[in-house]
Amino acid sequence: MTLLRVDIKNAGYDKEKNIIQDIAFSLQRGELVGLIGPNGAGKSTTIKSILQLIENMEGEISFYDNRYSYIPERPIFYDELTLWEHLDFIAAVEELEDKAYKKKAEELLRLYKLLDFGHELPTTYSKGMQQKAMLVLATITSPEIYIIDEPFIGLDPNAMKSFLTSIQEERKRGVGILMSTHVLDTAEKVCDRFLLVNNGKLAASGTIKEIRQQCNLPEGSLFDCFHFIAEELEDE
Ligand SMILES: Nc1ncnc2c1ncn2[C@@H]1O[C@H](COP(=O)(O)OP(=O)(O)OP(=O)(O)O)[C@@H](O)[C@H]1O
Repeated sequence: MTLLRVDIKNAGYDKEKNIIQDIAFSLQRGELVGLIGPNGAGKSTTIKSILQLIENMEGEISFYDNRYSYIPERPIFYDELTLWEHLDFIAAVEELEDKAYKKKAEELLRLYKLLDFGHELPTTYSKGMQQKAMLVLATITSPEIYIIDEPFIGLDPNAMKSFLTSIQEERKRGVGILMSTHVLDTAEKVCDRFLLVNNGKLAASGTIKEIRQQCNLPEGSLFDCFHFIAEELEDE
């Protein structure tokens, strides 16, 4: 079952200048799709277009379930709320059942080793702790779709493992995840499909096998394919 369908004709920050063109794909139930590409390729712009945060966008975005969580590249918190107060706030807005939500919140805080810091202000956390706190806040509502902009940078190996465990659990629930990342070896291991963006366009897409075929690199890793695509376009 399709959870999200994206058909972006073009989008940009300025009416006169398109940053991305012709990016079309869908996200199925239980699927983890990796959005890959060099710095400035247009990954965040694609995500912002999906979230309708870009004014100059031509195309169509269809969410088949409106319960989605967006995890931005840079964590954002309310200055004066502790992590538990953030959680309480979300629970109130989403009308989550009190006992079940508190149990789930405790499990997540334990998973991400934040239980001892729950009554502190996330704005005073380290970068990795802030990222983990964002993951807790995104997961607490049990969304059907996650849109995650670069989750790995800043996470220590334990936190990385916790994150991967958590998303595997969520996938069993049928959740669909679109995740942009530069950590290609991990992406290659965990993602079902990939979207390789370069120069604002979809340069290749599909399973690693399909991407290898498109790049004519039958034994290539995702890293090799990424370089092939980035260099090929540079030579044009
Ligand atoms: N708010 C903005 N206003 C104007 N141009 C922007 C804005 N944000 C991004 N851009 C431009 O859009 C292009 C694509 O940027 P984008 O942030 O989508 O890349 P990215 O693939 O996410 O890169 P990175 O891997 O570095 O995060 C870049 O040329 C960038 O300068």
